[in-house]
Amino acid sequence: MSDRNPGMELDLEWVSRVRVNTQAVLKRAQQIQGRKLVKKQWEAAWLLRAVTCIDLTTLAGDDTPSNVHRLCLKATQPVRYDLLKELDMHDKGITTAAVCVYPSRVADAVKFLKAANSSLAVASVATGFPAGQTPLETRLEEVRLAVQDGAREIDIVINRTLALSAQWEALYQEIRQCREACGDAHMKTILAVGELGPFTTVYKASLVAMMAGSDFIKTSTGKETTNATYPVAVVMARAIRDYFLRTGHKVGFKPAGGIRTAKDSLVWLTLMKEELGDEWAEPHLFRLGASTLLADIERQIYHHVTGRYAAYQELPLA
Ligand SMILES: O=C[C@H](O)COP(=O)(O)O
Repeated sequence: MSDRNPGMELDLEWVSRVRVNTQAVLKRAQQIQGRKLVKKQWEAAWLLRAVTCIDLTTLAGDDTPSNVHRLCLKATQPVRYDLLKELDMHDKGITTAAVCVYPSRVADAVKFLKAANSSLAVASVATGFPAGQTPLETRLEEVRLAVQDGAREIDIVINRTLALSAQWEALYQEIRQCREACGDAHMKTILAVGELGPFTTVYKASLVAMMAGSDFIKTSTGKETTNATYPVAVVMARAIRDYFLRTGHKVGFKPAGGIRTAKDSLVWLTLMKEELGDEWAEPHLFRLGASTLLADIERQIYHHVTGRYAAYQELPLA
């Protein structure tokens, strides 16, 4: 990841000045979706780029050490070796960006990756994910324990109650404390945009999260009714750009929830390149939070290489 965003003092004047033109945002998002994505000959390369940006995720009540083991194996070898060899990419060390699990599964993931001799990062959701409706002290302790178990990235959820009632100072202080609890672990702050209402609130929450020192801002938990959408991404990307112009600090972006197809991943990369530039289409500043996306990307790569679609048993770990 890049140099960390140290944050800044809360600037309430900046927050209160925020206005978002909804029609302009919707139009921009539509424009990006309507773009011709990448030329056929570059498609496989872009799909592999998308793979390297994935936080390969399992966040289910029935997660066990064995499915976390399987997730780790897939993350370290996300695309079948023979397919990578055909693309002359077999020796490029392609892995996903991280694996993402619940706090209780961090130790399992760390153990499996270590056994596989992999330096892949383990990310953990924390702070009462997904609702965040537990006391602050409990949320902070959860962060500390996940870090203690070896998580190098922590995906916190914000306290939506504070954002919805415009208690920006209190929200800032909570996120600041989370950042302290993270220590050296990088912090991605989940806004849960599907529960925040208007774009203006999303923009303000993005700003406050960045001022409080988030390394990434992330759209959703994947558990809300509405998760990562392109319009909301335009709003968050503009906030990232404005924060960068004002402070010189680059904050990453992570859309998550409902991202399932290879084509989706290409639209997301296009959006990042167009809104923030090439650097924001690299794993140190861009992640795709997804549990099933990789399966479709691998199928499309298989198609690119062989000219036909794989049967499910041909990509067994997908
Ligand atoms: O952060 C990641 C999301 O929880 C994954 O959501 P998904 O299962 O819809 O891909």
